[in-house]
Amino acid sequence: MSLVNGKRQADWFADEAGTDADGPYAGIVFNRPIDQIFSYRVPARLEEVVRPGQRVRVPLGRGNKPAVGYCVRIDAEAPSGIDPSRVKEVLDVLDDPPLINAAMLELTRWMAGYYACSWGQALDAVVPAGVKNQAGTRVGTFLTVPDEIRKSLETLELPTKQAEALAVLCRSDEPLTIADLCRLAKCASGPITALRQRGYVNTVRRRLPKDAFNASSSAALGDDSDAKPIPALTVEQTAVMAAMTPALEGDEFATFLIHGVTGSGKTEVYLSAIERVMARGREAIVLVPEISLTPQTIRRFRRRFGKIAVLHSHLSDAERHRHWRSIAAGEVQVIVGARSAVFAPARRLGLIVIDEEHESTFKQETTPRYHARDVAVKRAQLERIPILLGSATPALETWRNAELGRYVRLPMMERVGARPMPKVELIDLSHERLPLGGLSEPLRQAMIAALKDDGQVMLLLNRRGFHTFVICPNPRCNQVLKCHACDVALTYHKGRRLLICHTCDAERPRPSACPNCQAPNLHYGGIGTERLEREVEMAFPDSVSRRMDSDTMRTPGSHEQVLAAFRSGEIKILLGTQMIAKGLDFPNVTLVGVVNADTALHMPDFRAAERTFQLVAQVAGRTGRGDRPGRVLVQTFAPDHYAIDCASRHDYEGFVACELPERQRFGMPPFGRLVRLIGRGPDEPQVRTFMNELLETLKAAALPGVTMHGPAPTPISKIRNLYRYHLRLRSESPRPLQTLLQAVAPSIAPPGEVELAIDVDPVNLL
Ligand SMILES: Nc1ncnc2c1ncn2[C@@H]1O[C@H](COP(=O)(O)OP(=O)(O)OP(=O)(O)O)[C@@H](O)[C@H]1O
Ligand SMILES: [Zn+2]
Repeated sequence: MSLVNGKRQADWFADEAGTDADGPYAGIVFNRPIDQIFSYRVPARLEEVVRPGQRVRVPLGRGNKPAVGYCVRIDAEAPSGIDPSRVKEVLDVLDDPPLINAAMLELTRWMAGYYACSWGQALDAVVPAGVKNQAGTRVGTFLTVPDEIRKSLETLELPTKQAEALAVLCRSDEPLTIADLCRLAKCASGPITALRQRGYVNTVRRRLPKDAFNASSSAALGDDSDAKPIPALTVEQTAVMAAMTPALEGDEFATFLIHGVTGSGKTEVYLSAIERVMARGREAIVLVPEISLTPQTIRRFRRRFGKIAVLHSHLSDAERHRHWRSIAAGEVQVIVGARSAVFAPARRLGLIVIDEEHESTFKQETTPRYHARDVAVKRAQLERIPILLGSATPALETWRNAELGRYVRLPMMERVGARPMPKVELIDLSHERLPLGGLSEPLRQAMIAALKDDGQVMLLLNRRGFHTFVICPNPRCNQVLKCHACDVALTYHKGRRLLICHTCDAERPRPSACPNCQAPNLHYGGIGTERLEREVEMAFPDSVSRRMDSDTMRTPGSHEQVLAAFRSGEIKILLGTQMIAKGLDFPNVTLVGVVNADTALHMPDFRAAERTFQLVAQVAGRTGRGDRPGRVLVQTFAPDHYAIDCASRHDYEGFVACELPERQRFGMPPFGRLVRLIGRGPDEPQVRTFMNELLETLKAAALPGVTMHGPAPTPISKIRNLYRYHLRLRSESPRPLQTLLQAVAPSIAPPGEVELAIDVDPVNLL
């Protein structure tokens, strides 16, 4: 993560006298937390080459250390305030053609302003590492003939070998390497060296794909031949398409919220909308949460469109680079990917689709801390194209934007084929005896019935591990075992016989006694997916069950394998974390069990109720998608909580009616905007002092309408041995917060090893 740190701007950018020749100037920004554009002179040899959107190498700082920056503009004259005699020169251009087009330059500039980072930091997030380091390519040296030599070729007097070699080079349509030219002109390298020394031949270094680079592309993109007929759209789908048609067929920015219940056929609408823009020769970007980049989703897109680019997090650098190139070259029209696919370098973008727009994984948790949905809406606006946000449970921010008329809400209230929504029953755990292995008697009975009826079962438990905490039995101690490096309770993983911190992944053997008071017989409590799995295996030994969580899905392809076995009916019971809750479409699932609906409910986060509602509603939506009705059992200690009660009745608007007044009362989003400033460092008093000083700085610059809370330790007060404090800023609209941050940012200088992160529109509040 790049952060604002103590280094002064002057240390990075101290200038030294340069030459005083005039010429174009390149505005350069750096991937550093400094919000400034620096001017460099473009030397004559690069005048034709340097363009905005390229990475360039320039001397930086007192030592003139070469550094990579992004060219964001070209000025014919020295910008005002610049002393031309002190300006340094651009050394080198790294990308030709430019990596970033004009629209992306503008988008990243907006991101820098909105998310309080530097333009260079925003640009750096747009370009994948594989593109930056040109993975999968190699550099070669090629020979060229300067134009004036080419023109006067007839009049040059040269030794025969040199003359022949020069003539061959001039006739060639392609750039030639020295080896190529030796072969074609049947000469040794001597004459070529002589030509270079005379200045009749120049060399350029160019980058070309390695052989594998081209060959693999069509295979990896592949297409699926088991085509299914395209279904005729339902009445609701048709109505939604009709409402979007003017935007899809004109060049018009519009944001549509497709608010469709689970199984209402939203994906089918995306496919139709994409077809429309493809028919006009335009491209579409589809963002899905990483978790939904399932083979099933990909297959569906591939089946319809053949060649698509799939940008998921397991791509190698070379693959990512190859995709980037083929997208930039206009070779693929449909790009499906997780968060960062919002930056795909499509040339004639016609549409952006965001599936499950409410998902928190669209928020990036490192600088720049952008929200892909909001960036996508901005991109659509800049490129004047429509954007579709789809969800059964829209984020309240999105709902509010629709209410205010910024987004067009297009409801889809019916499931395809008039299938009923599944019936949801709540099991009150405060009445039922809390079952040790996680399955209450009613849930067990329902599973028996579903399996007997040849249906399949999904069980959701959003906690991994075997026991979720270990506690000292001594009443005078009673300590929960925590990670050494984090303020987090350790989870017991029985299969690996280890206590694991789910925050920093530290592992340690289970102690035989309390590390604090040496009391023996530590108590293990709480149920995770590993324990649930054992319970299910014992209760249903004749039905194949499988666990899907990040522990069991470590190897590439394991996800795909399990889902294929579930689809084929070989696996009868699929249990897991939220990994199984979303986007899956298995018609034979007749029972969904939510083992503990309350896992997110009591988090110190104003979105706790919203998350709970979304998770229960989404997982309930995985059943009843075929010919048989679905049934959902939800185990909870809080059956009367509106989040759980509304989810059980599939009542989104009922939930909104309960939740919005709460948010309004406290000025929380969607009624106010938040910025979270997180300070962290190894020395707690130092972090605290810095945050207190930061508060004073903010107060001194205070703007009307901005309220400040804290500083206070964050709910997780230590992570990886860094103590964390946060300050929260709130206002009605984003503008005063941006103005305030811009005003104070230059003077923020955290001491020593303290770092400050600025999180605009935070999603994670822990
Ligand atoms: N017009 C249609 N005719 C027939 N079947 C359809 C039609 N539209 C969608 N379906 C099928 O209905 C099922 C549900 O549709 P889809 O997956 O598009 O819904 P969704 O709203 O995206 O679902 P969710 O949000 O729950 O993931 C799929 O199996 C899909 O193939
Ligand atoms: Zn830890």
